[in-house]
Amino acid sequence: MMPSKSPGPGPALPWEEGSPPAMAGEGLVPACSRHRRLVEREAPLKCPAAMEKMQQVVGRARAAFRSGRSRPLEFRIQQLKALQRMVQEKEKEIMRTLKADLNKSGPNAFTQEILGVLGALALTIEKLPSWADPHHVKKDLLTLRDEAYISYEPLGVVLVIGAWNYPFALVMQPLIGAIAAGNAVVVKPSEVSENTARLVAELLPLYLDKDLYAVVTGGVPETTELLTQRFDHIFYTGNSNVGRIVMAAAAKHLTPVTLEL
Ligand SMILES: NC(=O)C1=CN([C@@H]2O[C@H](COP(=O)(O)OP(=O)(O)OC[C@H]3O[C@@H](n4cnc5c(N)ncnc54)[C@H](O)[C@@H]3O)[C@@H](O)[C@H]2O)C=CC1
Ligand SMILES: CCCCCCC(=O)O
Repeated sequence: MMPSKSPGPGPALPWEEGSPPAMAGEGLVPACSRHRRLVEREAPLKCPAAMEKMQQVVGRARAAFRSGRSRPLEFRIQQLKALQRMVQEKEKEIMRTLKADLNKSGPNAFTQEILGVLGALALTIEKLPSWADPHHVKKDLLTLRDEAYISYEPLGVVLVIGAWNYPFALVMQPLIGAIAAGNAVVVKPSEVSENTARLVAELLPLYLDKDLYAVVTGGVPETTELLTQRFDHIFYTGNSNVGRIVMAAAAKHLTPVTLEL
């Protein structure tokens, strides 16, 4: 059983951290304005420079993917280990933002958002070499004189759109899979859990290749703009009405989707 209190002096357990101060940074919405925040979600994107910046982020991710550097197995494992270090080193900050956004704390929050992600990272780092190995298949008349195998290839640039209720895990889990498969990734955390979204945007560039793995923060206007771009896969978690919007936008580019509704 997980202890509910530290057994004496020493560093506090992650879920024992007190209520955090608001995080510094531009654009932070005051904690009391949840209603205003939800109303503002529908506001149109007013700043063309912001739209252009988003196009640039996706363009940079695509150029980085085309450079080929996300493909080698060693690089993928190195990036996954960097992500593992990030979660281990920044565990307390992550727990603080979960508390600030959702009043989530204690062993449940720690298990779902931190241990679950660390478990996925450890499993992926251990198994990736065998998962990525070409998979030999039976020959038939057409391939009799060939070497017949299935080789796994990355798709390209993957968009990950997260939901507010597990704001860290729901962007990290698909990100782990996309990196493991050799893709570039654009992560769009939920704006409703704004402190966690900001933390993800601050931390990922400190640990991962900045161009290959980008973070875009924002709400409906920003996500609407992002969805006009062409991606090679979209992984969305959230409600089914928005799931339909995501699928319709993806269909314009024949982009496959994974919808966790
Ligand atoms: N199957 C699963 O593993 C999970 C499913 N869920 C589902 O997700 C629900 C929570 O999702 P929401 O309340 O939707 O989360 P949410 O309000 O955080 O929205 C999800 C994402 O969609 C974006 N979005 C919202 N409106 C949009 C629009 N009009 N166009 C484009 N993007 C838009 C948001 O910016 C956000 O990143 C849960 O109640 C559950 O049904 C949540 C977690 C896990
Ligand atoms: C990371 C844990 C995800 C639990 C998903 C629960 C849900 O469907 O809302």
